[in-house]
Amino acid sequence: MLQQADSKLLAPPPPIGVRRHALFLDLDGTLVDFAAHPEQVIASEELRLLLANLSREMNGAIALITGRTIASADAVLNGALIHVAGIHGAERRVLGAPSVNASISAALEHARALIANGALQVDVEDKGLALAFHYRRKPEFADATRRAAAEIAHRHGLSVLEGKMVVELTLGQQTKADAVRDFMAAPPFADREPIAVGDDITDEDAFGAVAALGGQSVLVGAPRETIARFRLADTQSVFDWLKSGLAS
Ligand SMILES: O=P(O)(O)OC[C@H]1O[C@H](O[C@H]2O[C@H](CO)[C@@H](O)[C@H](O)[C@H]2O)[C@H](O)[C@@H](O)[C@@H]1O
Repeated sequence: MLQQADSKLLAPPPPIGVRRHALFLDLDGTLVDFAAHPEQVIASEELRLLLANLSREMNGAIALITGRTIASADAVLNGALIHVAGIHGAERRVLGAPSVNASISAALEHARALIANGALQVDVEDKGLALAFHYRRKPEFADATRRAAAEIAHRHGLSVLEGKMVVELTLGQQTKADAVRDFMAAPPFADREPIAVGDDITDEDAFGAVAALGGQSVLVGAPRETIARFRLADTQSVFDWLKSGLAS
């Protein structure tokens, strides 16, 4: 069992070794700042170039592991990274995972009925293999959203995942840890030391997986309970750390 560290005391991570490390990066809250709606987020050209250049220097050993779909992540980064796992580990570009699921479709219909009668007031993101109920534009509906999500999940045999101003319904089968392990089993990741970087609770799964493989983790954002060994304050600090890796 991993010890939880006090993230107030966590130091910034050591420099990236382009020939030694493999990087597993989260997207929202780690590489890009939050916006009112997921589709409003677009990475800067500077960030896209940095990721593409760093990936080249690292022989491709950078993967994005995001809660978004791969298509949504590609739109944000304009395809700057080839290796992407989507929907918190449920979607892989290489595995050609199915993009729809009957339980999720039924849950979507259920959610639409609740929205139509005013019982649910959220922006719904349909990811095919998961649903996200975003209440960032109406934070006063946080508790009502949690209750509705629990009801829908129970009815359709789904799992509930809490994120930042979002409650997600998932199949509960794969996590970011599975994505890390799968990437690390093959080139160009295998034989490198993994570093996972993320801000959200679902990133703790990736942190646990890299720890088990002898790697390190970096919490992004305000101090909170975490198993990460290192911390960076915000997306700008992540950008600066990645950029210094490129210069190494
Ligand atoms: O694992 P991540 O890459 O961090 O993805 C987590 C979720 O990110 C997105 O939602 C979050 O960002 C939105 C855009 O800034 C914001 O409006 C929302 O409140 C955040 O929760 C994405 O839409 C979700 O699908 C991801 O699961």
